[in-house]
Amino acid sequence: MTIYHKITVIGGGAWGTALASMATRAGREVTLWAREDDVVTSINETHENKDFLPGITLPEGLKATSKLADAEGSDVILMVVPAQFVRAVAQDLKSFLKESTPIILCAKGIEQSTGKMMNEVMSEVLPKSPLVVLSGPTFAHEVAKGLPAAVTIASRYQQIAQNVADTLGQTTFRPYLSRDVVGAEVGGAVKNVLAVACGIVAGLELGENARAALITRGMAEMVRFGEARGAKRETMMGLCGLGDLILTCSSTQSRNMSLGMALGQGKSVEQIMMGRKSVAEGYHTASILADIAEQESIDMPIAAAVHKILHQGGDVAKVVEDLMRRPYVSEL
Ligand SMILES: NC(=O)c1ccc[n+]([C@@H]2O[C@H](COP(=O)([O-])OP(=O)(O)OC[C@H]3O[C@@H](n4cnc5c(N)ncnc54)[C@H](O)[C@@H]3O)[C@@H](O)[C@H]2O)c1
Ligand SMILES: O=P(O)(O)OC[C@H](O)CO
Repeated sequence: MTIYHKITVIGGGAWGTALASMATRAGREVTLWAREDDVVTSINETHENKDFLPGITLPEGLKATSKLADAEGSDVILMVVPAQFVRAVAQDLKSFLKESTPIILCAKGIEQSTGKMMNEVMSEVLPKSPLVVLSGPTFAHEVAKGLPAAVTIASRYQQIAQNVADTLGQTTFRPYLSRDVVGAEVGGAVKNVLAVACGIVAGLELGENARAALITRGMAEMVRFGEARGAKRETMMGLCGLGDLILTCSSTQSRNMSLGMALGQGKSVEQIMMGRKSVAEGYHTASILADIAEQESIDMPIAAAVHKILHQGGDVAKVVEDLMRRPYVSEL
């Protein structure tokens, strides 16, 4: 069994902090790189990330740094900055890594400027690095508290995926292996857009029937998009697809669902996004997802509706009504 002992987590938001905490509990030597000096100080001095994961005591062994150079000599890197920043941060990190160092991609989104998934972005910046995707139904607060969760670990390098599972796995964190990198990434990215839609339905108080319909028809959109990109349907039916979709569409713990809820309750996009520190990936992914779907004739009416509300000034009630008015078609 190969264990990666020295781990650097890049990204001191809620998820990076939760993963760093979980890996420290597994007995690994973990350094967490955060962009904000306040976050570094807060973690090192009070064992809490007051900005992004308040109220949770982190293990004393977890050290934070603001220097990317401290990633030098790591056995593995967890990349946990939001999707739109992955390229820039990876460029800055590049000179401190060996080409053989595995990189675990943990962001859930599509690069808005290029339409690329995270593994494609990373392959351009670090073409020789073995890539692994970690994704699944995992609210950061719960993982940080040590509550049980299961994830998909996908890689074209199965031995490395196995090593990652052996490195991070514990009785409260159960990895399942997959070879389907694209399927794992599509699930995590698309579910964020669908969670915004579920939030809108909740905010409008349209009921549980509507939410169940949205989750199911949203799943059909995820599968269509994923298959067009070469993903396997079975992967998207697993933890990183359906599992994460159910979680994110069922709880206001989700930032994406909360964003949708606020829209459904009548707040404007500008009011909601103003001064926001935490990321709602669905906001950024919605527009590029809707564009790709239109360009490639992939039928994704829910994603298009979310895009219309978020980025084209669409009236919430009207957009929902238009969705329901579409011609009746085969379910399959
Ligand atoms: N929070 C969760 O429960 C959770 C769970 C699974 C996956 N994820 C995914 O993890 C990724 C990170 O989310 P999070 O919840 O840790 O973030 P967060 O919302 O808690 O924090 C925002 C992060 O963005 C960073 N940031 C802001 N501007 C930046 C810039 N210009 N360059 C680089 N970084 C910048 C901040 O430093 C901070 O780390 C997202 O893709 C998210 O979908 C989150
Ligand atoms: O809070 P959200 O909506 O970003 O969701 C967090 C995770 O992706 C849930 O798996």
